[in-house]
Amino acid sequence: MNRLLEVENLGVNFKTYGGEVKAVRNVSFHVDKGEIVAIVGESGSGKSVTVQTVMGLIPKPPAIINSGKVLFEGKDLMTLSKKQLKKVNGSKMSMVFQDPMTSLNPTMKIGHQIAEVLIVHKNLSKAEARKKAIEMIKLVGIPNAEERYDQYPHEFSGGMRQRAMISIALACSPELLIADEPTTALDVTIQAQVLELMKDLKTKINTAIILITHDLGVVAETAERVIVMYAGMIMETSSVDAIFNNPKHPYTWGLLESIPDITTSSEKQRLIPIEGTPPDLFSPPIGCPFAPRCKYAMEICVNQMPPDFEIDEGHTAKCWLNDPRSLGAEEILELRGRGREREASTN
Ligand SMILES: Nc1ncnc2c1ncn2[C@@H]1O[C@H](COP(=O)(O)OP(=O)(O)OP(=O)(O)O)[C@@H](O)[C@H]1O
Repeated sequence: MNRLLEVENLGVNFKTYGGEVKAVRNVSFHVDKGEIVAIVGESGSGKSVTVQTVMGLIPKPPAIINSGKVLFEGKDLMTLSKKQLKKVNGSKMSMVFQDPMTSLNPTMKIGHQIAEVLIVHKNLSKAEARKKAIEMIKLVGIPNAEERYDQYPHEFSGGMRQRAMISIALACSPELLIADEPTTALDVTIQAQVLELMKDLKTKINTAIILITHDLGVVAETAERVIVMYAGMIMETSSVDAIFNNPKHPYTWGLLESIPDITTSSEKQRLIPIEGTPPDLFSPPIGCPFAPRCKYAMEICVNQMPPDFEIDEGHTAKCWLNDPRSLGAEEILELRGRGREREASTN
């Protein structure tokens, strides 16, 4: 059996003074052993809340998990005690955050922070943990590993700190690494190196990775499958290839149009942001949450939540355009294509 993680019908709300924020609604997805799955979506779409719930890191309260199961190697993590969950976190699952400065301990040597994980989770002696920690520092491509072992986080550059975080997260060879915007704070060249490193580690130690990003460019470079989230729901999911070559949701089209095209000259390069703002999650619309921003919205989109239409094996899109009774995403896609060609010829 290849299945590592299975999230079923997850629903998470936040209790606030203004009411309950419906942050994650009916979210179901899976991750197989050794695969890289990206979760993409604009800010506030529920990416972080979803993975923090998977890791058992969501603070309750204010969060309320009102539905769902999180099965890891077939075991429901929601039924584990805090102690049991702590054992899984760090040894079988671990997380890399956007800003390593907030998760690294500034007063502790980098090497000790890696060794500590190994002592706690793998019962290694101090000497064994030091040896393994140095190996990990080398594995993530930090030069002069022995010297670096004894340095503090502030002596590392941003990219090196992110590598150090990855080495802590990977110290116990977890089955699953969750990386929440791991490259956002880094400059473009370092970003590319860190992504390359993650891909490389995946092949070397067969760790599955959930990569959270709002950048489809990063997805194209790194992931095998994609989950597109909006307003706490999954709008489309498919292989990376299908998301770029056969996307079936107008929200995905919008995300694709907002990727800078580095192949065109800077004059022509245009970012087309998705117009409008996401819905109020205190009382989300009864229909498709993207309908108010969607150029192709029909009456049914406003009145009725679309089901997940199966486009192909492993490819679903929550959009009424894929209903056989509608004009159809295919035709609309073609019209969009023609519109773009016309635009290009008049430029
Ligand atoms: N502690 C909290 N209290 C109230 N609402 C919260 C809390 N944490 C998250 N939310 C809300 O849950 C929704 C989903 O947030 P989440 O952080 O998962 O989005 P995201 O897609 O990860 O965005 P970003 O890319 O900005 O991190 C948002 O509307 C957010 O305001």
